[in-house]
Amino acid sequence: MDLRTQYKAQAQPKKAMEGNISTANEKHVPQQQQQQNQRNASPPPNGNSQKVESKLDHVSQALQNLMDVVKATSGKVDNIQTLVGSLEASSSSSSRQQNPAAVAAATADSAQPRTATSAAEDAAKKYIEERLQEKIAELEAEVRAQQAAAAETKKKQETAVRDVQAGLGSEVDQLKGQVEQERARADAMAAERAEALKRRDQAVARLEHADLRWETQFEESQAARDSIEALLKETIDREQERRRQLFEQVQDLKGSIRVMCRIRPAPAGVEPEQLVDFGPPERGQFTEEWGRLNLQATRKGATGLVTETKTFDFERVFGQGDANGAVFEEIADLVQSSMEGKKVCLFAYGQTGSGKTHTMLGSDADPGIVPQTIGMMFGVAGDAAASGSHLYSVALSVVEIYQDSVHDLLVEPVDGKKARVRLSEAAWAEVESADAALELLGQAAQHRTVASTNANDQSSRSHLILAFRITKEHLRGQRAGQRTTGTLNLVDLAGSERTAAAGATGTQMREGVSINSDLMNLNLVITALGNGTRVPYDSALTKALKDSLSRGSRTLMLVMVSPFKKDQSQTVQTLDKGAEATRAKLASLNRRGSSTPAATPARKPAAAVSALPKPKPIAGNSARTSIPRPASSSSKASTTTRRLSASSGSSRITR
Ligand SMILES: Nc1ncnc2c1ncn2[C@@H]1O[C@H](COP(=O)(O)OP(=O)(O)OP(=O)(O)O)[C@@H](O)[C@H]1O
Repeated sequence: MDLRTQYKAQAQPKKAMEGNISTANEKHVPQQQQQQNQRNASPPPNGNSQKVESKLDHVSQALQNLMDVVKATSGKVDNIQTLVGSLEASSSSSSRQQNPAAVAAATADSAQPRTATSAAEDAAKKYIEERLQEKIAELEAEVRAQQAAAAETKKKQETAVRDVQAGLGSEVDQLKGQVEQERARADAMAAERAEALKRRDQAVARLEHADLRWETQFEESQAARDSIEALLKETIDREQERRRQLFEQVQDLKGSIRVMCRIRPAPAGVEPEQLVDFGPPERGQFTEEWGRLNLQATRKGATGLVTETKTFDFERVFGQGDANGAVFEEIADLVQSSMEGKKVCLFAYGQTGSGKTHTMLGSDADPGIVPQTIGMMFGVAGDAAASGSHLYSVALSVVEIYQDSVHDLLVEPVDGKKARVRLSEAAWAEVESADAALELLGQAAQHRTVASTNANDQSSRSHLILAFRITKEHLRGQRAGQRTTGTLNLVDLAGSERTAAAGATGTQMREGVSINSDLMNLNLVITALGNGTRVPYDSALTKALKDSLSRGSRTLMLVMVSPFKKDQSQTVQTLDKGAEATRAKLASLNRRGSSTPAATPARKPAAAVSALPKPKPIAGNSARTSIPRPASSSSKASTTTRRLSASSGSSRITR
């Protein structure tokens, strides 16, 4: 039972008593009761302190009620006393006015003698006094009863109050205890909250500090990264320079003249007896990398036909199964050298129909050296531009040497006549992409002089010289702003031929004589370069190649070999020219102090050198991969009349 209920239970008899005792409070008490009920009806207050307050209200209300009862009781007593007073007053007046017996007695008495009157009066008086005494006794008894009842009620109420107070006291103590506990808990919580806030503030301060530190560290690490990057770039540049030097040393060791051989594959369906037996590939005599070519040569001797085995050693022999890609892999170093500022000349030499044009220009299925060179150049240039190390620019010139005349194939023929120029006047076209270069070369190659001969349907009757001028500008490091310019001449020579065997007459005969003479002069130049003697640049061809065919330049002679037995004597002559060039190479190496080519590094170069940019296949980034051949005229020069646009693709032609 809670305090409120307990109190109510104790208050019930009191209310009943109050009802009995006081009529004056009848209205007042229910009104208070109503208020009390309203308070009781209101929702219980929250929390222990409210509960205590409510109980204290109850107590004070009970006390108030008690006081009201006491007041009412004393009011009643006053009323009674007032009533007694009034009764006494009325009794004295009525004794005089209202008692007829007394009046009669008095009247009679007035007529009677004085003794009789006074006796009657005394009797009346006594009667009244007795009645009065009775009434007073009655009233006093009533007052005493009421006082006793009030005292009893008061006693009961005091007892009830004491009980309630005693009950409330323990409850209040309990509640006080709870309040204390709550307060302590609230204090603890407040302390905790304050501590938490303090910690939060500290954490925020630490975070702000950390943020600041992080920002500083970030900036520092950015700066460190930048300097590391710069250092790295510098190291890369230095390393690249070191590799370039190593690479150049390796190229120098390989010699300024290099000679390789390629055997053209026999077409399908040709009888084996029509073909030369070159035997299985063999190692050459100089290093294990060298290749040896054996040829069973038959010649007329004094006593009849003599068969002998002729052996030729080359830096590399490409067999009939090797595609143009294998050839290009071997010569990519030279292309790289030209991009590093060297002067390089690479020519395909061989009899007509031996595969020179196929090797240089190739086909869509088997792109030749020229399109692969272009692909590599622009690949390397693109990488260098992307890394910000170098900027390359490439210019292109295309001329043909036909019977000692120079024709500029970048210039459109007028009325079927090609532009005959002095070599120094040949146009140069700036090209900005592999596609633009291939497009330009494709157009120029259409103007080349070709003809159908007994040996070749599309025999080149002129020497085609594709000249690349590559300028490399250093963009950073100590050499920033410095430029180097290299040249690369890719030459598709006209085929050497025995004019009689080629069935030549007239123009073809003259062409053949001129071609053979040019090739002979070329051989002399190479021999002289190897031997260190005066170099006879006596033909238009060697004059045109002079820049890249001189001491300090690098020359690669690709000796092309026909697989046919019918070409055997020409093949032997070609191979002899190749052997001559090899001897010149050896002579030049000996003059430079290298004992033998054995001192040259193996074909698989050192790691530093092999890390140089590799040739990139052009098929992926180029719309075209080969350079179309010109349509051959029946005999004389092609009479193509297509005019070259001055700005074909992204190329610009200048003189
Ligand atoms: N490696 C090869 N693979 C496949 N076919 C080849 C190869 N070499 C040459 N040929 C083919 O042999 C023929 C003659 O080749 P090409 O025209 O290249 O000879 P050439 O030496 O340039 O002759 P010329 O000196 O008369 O111009 C062509 O039909 C060519 O496609």
